[in-house]
Amino acid sequence: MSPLKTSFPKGKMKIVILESISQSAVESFKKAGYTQIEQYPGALSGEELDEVLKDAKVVCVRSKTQLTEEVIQKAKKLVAIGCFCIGTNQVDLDAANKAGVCVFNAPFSNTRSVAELVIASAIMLIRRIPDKDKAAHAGEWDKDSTNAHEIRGKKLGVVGYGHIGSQVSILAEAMGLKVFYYDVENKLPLGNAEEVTDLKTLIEDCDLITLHVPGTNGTKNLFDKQVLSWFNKGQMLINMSRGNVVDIEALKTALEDGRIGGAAVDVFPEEPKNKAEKFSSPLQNISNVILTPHIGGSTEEAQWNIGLDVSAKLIKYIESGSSIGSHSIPELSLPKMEDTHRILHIHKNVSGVLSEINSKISKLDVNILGQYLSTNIDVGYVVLDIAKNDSLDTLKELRQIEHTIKVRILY
Ligand SMILES: NC(=O)C1=CN([C@@H]2O[C@H](COP(=O)(O)OP(=O)(O)OC[C@H]3O[C@@H](n4cnc5c(N)ncnc54)[C@H](O)[C@@H]3O)[C@@H](O)[C@H]2O)C=CC1
Ligand SMILES: O=C(O)C(=O)COP(=O)(O)O
Repeated sequence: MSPLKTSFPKGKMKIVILESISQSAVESFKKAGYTQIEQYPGALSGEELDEVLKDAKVVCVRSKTQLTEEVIQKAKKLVAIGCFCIGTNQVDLDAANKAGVCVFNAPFSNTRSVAELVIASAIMLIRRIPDKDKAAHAGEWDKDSTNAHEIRGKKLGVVGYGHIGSQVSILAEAMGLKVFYYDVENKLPLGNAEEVTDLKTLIEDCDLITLHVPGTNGTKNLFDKQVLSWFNKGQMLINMSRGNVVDIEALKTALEDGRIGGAAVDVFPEEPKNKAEKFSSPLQNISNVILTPHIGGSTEEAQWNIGLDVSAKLIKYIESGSSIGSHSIPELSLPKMEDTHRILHIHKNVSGVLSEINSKISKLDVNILGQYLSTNIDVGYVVLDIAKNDSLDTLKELRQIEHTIKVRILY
């Protein structure tokens, strides 16, 4: 029998970094010994993306690169995907799971940045700063206080009271706003915030509504024509969640009718892939509208921390198999055992695979010192620690097992 193969050399592991991810990630990979790093400033798509991912083990993206089922299936060598942001809606998580590709994100490194921009936008809108700013740039001196208000004492409605929504809630209370929130889950109200179980009531009763739901099938067009019709007294809308959460044409109409008194929009159904592409939106040139180029989480602090967080998760997964924080394959955390070889086996979650793995190992007379299994509906993830110095062509043997998706020997 041939000697046990050990891990894939780090220097040969291609890591693709798209969308100008922070150098903190690049530095972390390099420090850990990964030298084959390919960096691209914007998002890629189509054949260009397929080509770059053909031999990549890891791909790092932000919110723009669409990692569809087709893209994932073509990237045969892919072991892990890092979403260097909060949202994971740009990745087909089901396809990644079925392909045995682990997907990580940074669940809270840019939370504060978004929350601060929401508060800033709320003040700008309620003081009608976009119009005053435009006028001043055009040489007009408009000191009129009509329709300009303090945010103190106003009612803020938060839709989606998760990490960002609740952070906004805390900052808003500090500014004297009264906070109400609507969420599909039962959430702990922070400070003096109050839950409102009916979205219509929240919209009708509040002065400002801010959206912090994830981009899912359930939130697509959540703010459609009907929901936007509940704005009828010039309430303001802030959307820093995902572009397709709001029907943008219906929002344009409501803004032009004056039913919505202003909007701050950071995310759009169609966003440019990079700096060179032109941005256009039906919301351009409407009064009291702030448009920002998806920069809610774009601060140096947030990007640096995201780079550290996600690269650390990816390195840990590659080197130890720990999938804690995974949005695709099952989560497992493993203590390292001395004098062992570690094997990862990802397979379809059908009965008999684990016993088949164990039977192969036992036939080869190898002592199993540790075994961990975690499953989700489609996929099983097994980590095996076997005694060092045993000699076998384990990888080949385990790959032959029916329903195997991926096998890796770490060390
Ligand atoms: N503009 C930007 O640059 C950024 C945008 N985001 C977006 O913000 C989203 C939210 O981020 P987090 O607060 O960290 O997520 P989170 O997962 O902590 O919170 C989302 C909340 O929305 C709730 N929710 C889900 N569906 C809902 C529905 N139909 N109605 C009401 N509530 C619903 C969930 O129960 C949860 O409490 C991200 O998924 C991302 O899309 C995040 C960071 C930066
Ligand atoms: O964190 C998120 O979900 C965001 O939307 C931020 O996306 P970005 O990294 O700026 O492309």
